[in-house]
Amino acid sequence: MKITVKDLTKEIKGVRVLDGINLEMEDGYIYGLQGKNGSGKTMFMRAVCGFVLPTKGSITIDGKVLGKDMSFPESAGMMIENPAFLPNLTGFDNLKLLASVKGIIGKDEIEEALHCVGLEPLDKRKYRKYSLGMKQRLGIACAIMESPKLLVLDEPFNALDSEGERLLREILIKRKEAGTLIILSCHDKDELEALSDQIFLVENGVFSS
Ligand SMILES: Nc1ncnc2c1ncn2[C@@H]1O[C@H](COP(=O)(O)OP(=O)(O)OP(=O)(O)O)[C@@H](O)[C@H]1O
Repeated sequence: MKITVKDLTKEIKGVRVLDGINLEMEDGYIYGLQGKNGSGKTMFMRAVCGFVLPTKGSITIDGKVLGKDMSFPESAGMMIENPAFLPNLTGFDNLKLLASVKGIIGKDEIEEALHCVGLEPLDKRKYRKYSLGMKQRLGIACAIMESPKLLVLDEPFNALDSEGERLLREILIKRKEAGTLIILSCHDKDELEALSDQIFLVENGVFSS
């Protein structure tokens, strides 16, 4: 997988939130986004996932232009802001419901994803009873369960305890080694630098290496 971003610019109500971004990303690498609150990290991730269209410029994934040749990346898992799960379903049932949209995985892959983040597939508790960290773990499981070629994770370390952090590091390294292209943000600079192959510094919507 190759992602080429050319002159990516996004304006919202006359304000430039992404400003002329040019970069390339390839499979098997972790790209870290580092920048202050409001610098444009989440907006960039939303653009790569096809949730917002560029005002100017383009995002090309494997030769196809996002928003023209396809609406969304073909194989992507993401966790951007709060994932919307149904409060009255268990974690497993939430993932089962979401997996039924594409129909490319079954029970085994869902259980495997839950194990990876340290959640028990047979846990009968409803999502509304989940702690913040458990919710975060479920969001990560949801992003990885279909083994996407592109993984976009916005602050995935938030709310995790040290065991959760350890499991997440393990997941990221394993997926990267399996050839996944990973885009990550994390407010812990040391964590981000340790995990990333390349860091993009984000300031007022401008990216620099
Ligand atoms: N729906 C929206 N309407 C108007 N402005 C928005 C909208 N969403 C984001 N913005 C603006 O875009 C800019 C970039 O926001 P973004 O969420 O990408 O920042 P961020 O780097 O992810 O910050 P954080 O570290 O707080 O998550 C901010 O100035 C924000 O106010």
